[in-house]
Amino acid sequence: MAAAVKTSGGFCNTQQQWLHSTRDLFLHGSTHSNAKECKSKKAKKPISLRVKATSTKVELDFNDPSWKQNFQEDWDNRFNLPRITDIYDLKPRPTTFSLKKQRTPTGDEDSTPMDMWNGYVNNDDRALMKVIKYSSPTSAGAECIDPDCSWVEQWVHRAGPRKDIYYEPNEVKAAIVTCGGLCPGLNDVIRQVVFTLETYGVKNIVGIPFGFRGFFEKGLKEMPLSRNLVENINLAGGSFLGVSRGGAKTSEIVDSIQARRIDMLFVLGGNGTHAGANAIHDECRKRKLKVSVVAVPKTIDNDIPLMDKTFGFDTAVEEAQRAINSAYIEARSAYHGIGLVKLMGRSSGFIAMHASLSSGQVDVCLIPEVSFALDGEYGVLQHLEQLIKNKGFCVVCVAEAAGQVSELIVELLQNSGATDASGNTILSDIGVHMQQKIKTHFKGIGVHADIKYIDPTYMVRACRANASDAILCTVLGQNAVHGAFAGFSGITSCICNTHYVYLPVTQVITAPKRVNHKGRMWHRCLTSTGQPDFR
Ligand SMILES: Nc1ncnc2c1ncn2[C@@H]1O[C@H](COP(=O)(O)OP(=O)(O)O)[C@@H](O)[C@H]1O
Ligand SMILES: O=P(O)(O)OC[C@H]1O[C@](O)(COP(=O)(O)O)[C@@H](O)[C@@H]1O
Ligand SMILES: [Mg+2]
Repeated sequence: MAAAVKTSGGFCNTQQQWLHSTRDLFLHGSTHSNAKECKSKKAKKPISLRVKATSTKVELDFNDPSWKQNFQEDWDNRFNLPRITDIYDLKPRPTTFSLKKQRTPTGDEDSTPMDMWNGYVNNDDRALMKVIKYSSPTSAGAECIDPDCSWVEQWVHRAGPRKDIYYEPNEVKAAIVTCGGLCPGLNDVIRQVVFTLETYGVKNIVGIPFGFRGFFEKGLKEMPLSRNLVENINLAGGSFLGVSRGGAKTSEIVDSIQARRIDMLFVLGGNGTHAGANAIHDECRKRKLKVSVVAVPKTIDNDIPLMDKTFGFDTAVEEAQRAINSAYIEARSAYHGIGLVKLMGRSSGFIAMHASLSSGQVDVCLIPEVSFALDGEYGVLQHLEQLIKNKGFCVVCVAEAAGQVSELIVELLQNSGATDASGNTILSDIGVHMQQKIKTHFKGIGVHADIKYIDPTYMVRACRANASDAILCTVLGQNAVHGAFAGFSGITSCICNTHYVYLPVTQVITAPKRVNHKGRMWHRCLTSTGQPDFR
């Protein structure tokens, strides 16, 4: 199904600006508008936009007094969590996940257990996705739905244990699979999923080896998992189960799920994996299988929309900072030293931006969301020349996709069009390209420059989760199990606006999240680096 948006209100944004904003609303659940850019009052043609992953069709006419109600109804429909009871008439049973096991502070056996600490989560408990009321579209970072930037509530469902469950724990077979590239924290999530399943009373827990491939590739056997086995896996990076790209044949995967009699599938992965999880959920529904498919969003790229962050991102930024620090030390210690660091991010510059911000040692940060020229009067090379002249050294941090992926920017580097096993575009090496360009430039102007290029790519994602990611993984892993027992399927366990929630997978696979080049964070980064516009 699709969402169509019609705008006919009396707003002054240029059509293009508003079009972009309206698309953002449905791709990312938010809009970005800036009335300063308003140049014309003419362009008010209705805009009809179709976006695949939405579940309802809504037309918004801002002149209609009930537009807000229509918006909210559509929002609620889209964020309603799919459940196995949508296709089955099932009776719940009281949960086996007890909240009464804490001892009293005195250890006194006769006193009341402290179960008043935390009750179960009610299915109608919700958290607000957005909490700022912008008074005008010109407010810094304003995200508006209508021209007046009205307050509209955008609720999502709280995650956590429910009082009633839809599975008999001792009959459940649960499987865990980790897909895509590595990411710090995969083992922490596997471990917590196993612990929590056992707490419910599940005895049959297996790991599917090497991603979706493990479902059908001959010779790959499922691995029985238990608390004892996974107790210490969080002490190392990587995935205890192994990962892989490609090989997603939904019908074969579901055949395998059926043959193995799996009731719950926990899928850890990024945007590709979520698309896969959604396809598996749909196929299970089509076949009327009582299977809960619950995803947990992993990726160092932090490119999954709607959530505060994905697990592994914080750790990746921390590791990336170390590479930047080394580049800084090398550059600072060399005569006319230029430190160049390339950081991952398939289609977005979050790691590069955050590592630049957190290190405080970067003079130039380049990300795919912002166009730049290397050559010319306002180009990066000219700026590096000035930095060498004025301060004697400099540090450049470039995201791997910079100059390559955004439809908004001038193409800097051509890629071959080749794709990896999952269908992701294989990027050209912007780091090596820049290293060559810098060398040639300084040679051309007869100025000595000592370039130290660092590519910490796999070191950034192969490490063990840091403290904040370890906590995030713990909560997301536990909530994934609570979601499955509560009978949800086709959901992802994540954090939105600091609250732990479940989102329908359909809502997070629309498009990769990108750095908002007009947003406050990017401007903070520019303030920190002191770099100009390179155009
Ligand atoms: N659109 C899709 N539909 C179904 N499965 C997909 C889709 N995109 C990717 N996958 C599968 O998901 C897995 C992981 O995808 P990939 O893009 O490599 O990593 P990530 O999930 O980290 O983004 C792969 O096995 C891939 O085949
Ligand atoms: O070399 P690989 O394993 O294909 O991975 C490269 C890609 O993996 C990432 O680290 C993470 O991507 P995913 O989250 O899609 O796995 C990207 O930053 C990078 O482009
Ligand atoms: Mg991905």
